[in-house]
Amino acid sequence: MNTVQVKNTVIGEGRPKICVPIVGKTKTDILEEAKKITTLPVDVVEWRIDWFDDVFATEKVLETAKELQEVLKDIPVLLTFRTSKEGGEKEISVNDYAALNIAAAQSGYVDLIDVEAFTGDEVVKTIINAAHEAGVKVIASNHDFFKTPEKEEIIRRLCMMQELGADIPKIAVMPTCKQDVITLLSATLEMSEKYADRPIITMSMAGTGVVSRLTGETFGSALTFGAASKASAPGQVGVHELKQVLDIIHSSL
Ligand SMILES: O=C1C[C@@](O)(C(=O)O)C[C@@H](O)[C@@H]1O
Repeated sequence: MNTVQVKNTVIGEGRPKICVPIVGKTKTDILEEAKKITTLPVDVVEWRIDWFDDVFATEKVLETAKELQEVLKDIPVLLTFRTSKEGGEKEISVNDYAALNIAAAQSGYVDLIDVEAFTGDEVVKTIINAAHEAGVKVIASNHDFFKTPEKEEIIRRLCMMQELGADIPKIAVMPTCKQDVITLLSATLEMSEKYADRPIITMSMAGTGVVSRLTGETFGSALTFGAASKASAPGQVGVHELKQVLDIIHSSL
């Protein structure tokens, strides 16, 4: 199994890495939040730029990314524009989405970018290639906020992301019943043991799915999202509690 290293964080070995989202709307809020995060046990910070008021002014995004990097220092930054069709805050045209992600990757201020896998194969490949040329890793993602697809379908999507060249395939799904959580965990285990040659990230959202955010080391998910002040998706638990549980599971294995 290949690992993915960003700064000093190695994703895909040992305890699942903790990623905390920043969902501030202004530069001041975002940097305040980042300062708080530096005091927490966090491995990666996700900047959800779809929350940022100035997200359509690329120079403002880059300027804020630069200051974010100055505050976070050794903590790697994942830049994510989550589009409204995948549960995010804003809509964006495919061309603007590609240009913004590529500009961020080439800026040197971020370590990872999130690329929504269903943006279109060609554009996804273009963004991934540009990011790789700039030395930036790519998490391909897919979200279903309403249901949990069949196990085979979850695996098919993760395999597709791997084939598109993503460094880390990711899927977040909503359970409509407890069995759906087992479906997600079972897909995670099968994908990580049989098909993946790189780390994957999976989660079942909301309260019923919380267990999936804790058991990544057992079933094969390499990173988990935890909340500092404001969660970016339903079911994220506080980072301190999250780390305790991840450490208990890690030391038992
Ligand atoms: O893709 C994900 C996962 C997520 O949706 C979650 O369920 O924790 C949270 C998002 O901020 C992130 O981009």
